[in-house]
Amino acid sequence: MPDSKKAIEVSGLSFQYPDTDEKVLKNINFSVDHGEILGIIGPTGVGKSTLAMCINGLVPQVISGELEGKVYVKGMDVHQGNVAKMSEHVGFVFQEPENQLSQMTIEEEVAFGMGNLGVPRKEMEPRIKDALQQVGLSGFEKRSPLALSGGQQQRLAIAAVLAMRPTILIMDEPTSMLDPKGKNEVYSVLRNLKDYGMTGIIIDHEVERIAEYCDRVLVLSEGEIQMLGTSSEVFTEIEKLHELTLHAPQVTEFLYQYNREFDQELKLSTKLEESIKILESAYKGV
Ligand SMILES: Nc1ncnc2c1ncn2[C@@H]1O[C@H](COP(=O)(O)OP(=O)(O)OP(=O)(O)O)[C@@H](O)[C@H]1O
Repeated sequence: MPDSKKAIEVSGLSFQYPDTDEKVLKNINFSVDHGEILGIIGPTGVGKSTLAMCINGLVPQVISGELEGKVYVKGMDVHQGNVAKMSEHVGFVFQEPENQLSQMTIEEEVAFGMGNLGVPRKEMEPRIKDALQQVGLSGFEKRSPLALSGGQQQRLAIAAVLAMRPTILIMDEPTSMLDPKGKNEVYSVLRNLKDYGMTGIIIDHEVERIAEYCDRVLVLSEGEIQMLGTSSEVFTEIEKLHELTLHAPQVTEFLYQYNREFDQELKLSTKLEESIKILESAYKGV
């Protein structure tokens, strides 16, 4: 039985694409609490996007394959419902902003997904206003989406999803095509959404930002969960991350290298004075 207190519950999930030799996901088990932001990291091609698509039902309903196990969103069995129905609950933002935009004006863009859900015209207006406000694009209604910067386009893609009023937002590498300013813009929207109580899953290679913005981090490799814990639990397991060809945020990596070098020297030194000198030089470096 699903736990209705959880926003997302994944249980015994395995998946294999047709015409492939191996399962891309192997017995995945985890849950996400309401209002929690989970970061998913892992090397390239290990199944992160496939896992995200299992959570909104795109896999296996649109992208077919052999699926075992269960995914529940707010207690509903995702694979029993249809994808259109799930999009009322789970919003999905993809990597490339311009591929998600198709309308002439920004307000039409935000209205588009709502139109597909059958939201009445009258109800659309306040929703457009709210959604653009949440992503900091109020006043841009009549402009063309193509006139926006990459970061603004991705914020618009998020607004279009928010207008459908999902309670869960999944973002698959939403910042990989953006410059540092655009990345900051998208992550600050994520922080706002968290304040509104939105549940989120964000897949990204940006470990600095994952560490800062996510409550917990799931590390996926070879289709299996390798680590799952708070940012500080996961990112202090530096040797394990390195084994998986991943790394921790720069500052953690730096301190790890320092500790390793100076621990060794401290062990060799027997005198207090010598130890103090070693520590002093370490701190100067930092
Ligand atoms: N439609 C498909 N048919 C067959 N194999 C697929 C299909 N889509 C993805 N794959 C394969 O499944 C594996 C996992 O892909 P997936 O996109 O889920 O990984 P990922 O971790 O998100 O990768 P990335 O970090 O590059 O986005 C890859 O080997 C990929 O080539």
